[in-house]
Amino acid sequence: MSKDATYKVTYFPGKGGGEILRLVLSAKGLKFEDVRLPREEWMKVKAADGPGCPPTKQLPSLTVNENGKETVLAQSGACARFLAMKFGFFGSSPEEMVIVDEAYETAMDVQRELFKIVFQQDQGEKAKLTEEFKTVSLKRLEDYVKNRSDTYGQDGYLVGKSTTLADLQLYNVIDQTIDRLGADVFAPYPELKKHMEKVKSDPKIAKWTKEMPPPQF
Ligand SMILES: N[C@@H](CCC(=O)N[C@@H](CS)C(=O)NCC(=O)O)C(=O)O
Repeated sequence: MSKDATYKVTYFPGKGGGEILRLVLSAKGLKFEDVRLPREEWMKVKAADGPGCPPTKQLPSLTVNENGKETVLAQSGACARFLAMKFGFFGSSPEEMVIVDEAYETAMDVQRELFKIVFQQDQGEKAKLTEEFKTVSLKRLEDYVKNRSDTYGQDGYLVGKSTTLADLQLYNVIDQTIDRLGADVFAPYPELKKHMEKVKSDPKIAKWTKEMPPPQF
């Protein structure tokens, strides 16, 4: 990695799918360009399909400038893994890496379920999905975190003895759940609460949570 690589995260003015990239860069302590496009501006970028437009024509995107070359990457998972590999947040053996990746996907499943609730217009269906989410999805996540941190983690980390993408993505989904459903939903889940506190206690993450622009949705 060249010393002068620079990074730009482009997303909408909320956490959503862009936040994991902001978290990984913040956990490394890197300054990055944090572009938050209002939807109308994004529609213009997409219609123009110019050099800065991601190849999938969806956000988030990660723009990397390294050795004089600019690359625009898409797909939040691919971008998050790329940054995690570069910065040493992806485990130190294939056996650790697969658990980091497993945790990432497990957290993503919960995030998708959360956003099904958020976008559900039918109030009856929304209440039903919320109940299932609180009793089934979060319970599954609680059991998962206990299993993996007991087996693979040390000192409160999910895998190994330092921060990985697994910790950051679990934190991200818990944090976004609190934003949408409130902190009380975690009352029955001590492992998730403990994990959240562990990640938040990292000074670089604490700095980011303090300095980030307030999400607009
Ligand atoms: N699998 C993609 C999904 C990307 C995606 O669905 N992006 C949505 C916002 S979360 C988007 O760009 N919507 C606006 C559009 O399609 O124009 C990822 O994880 O990055």
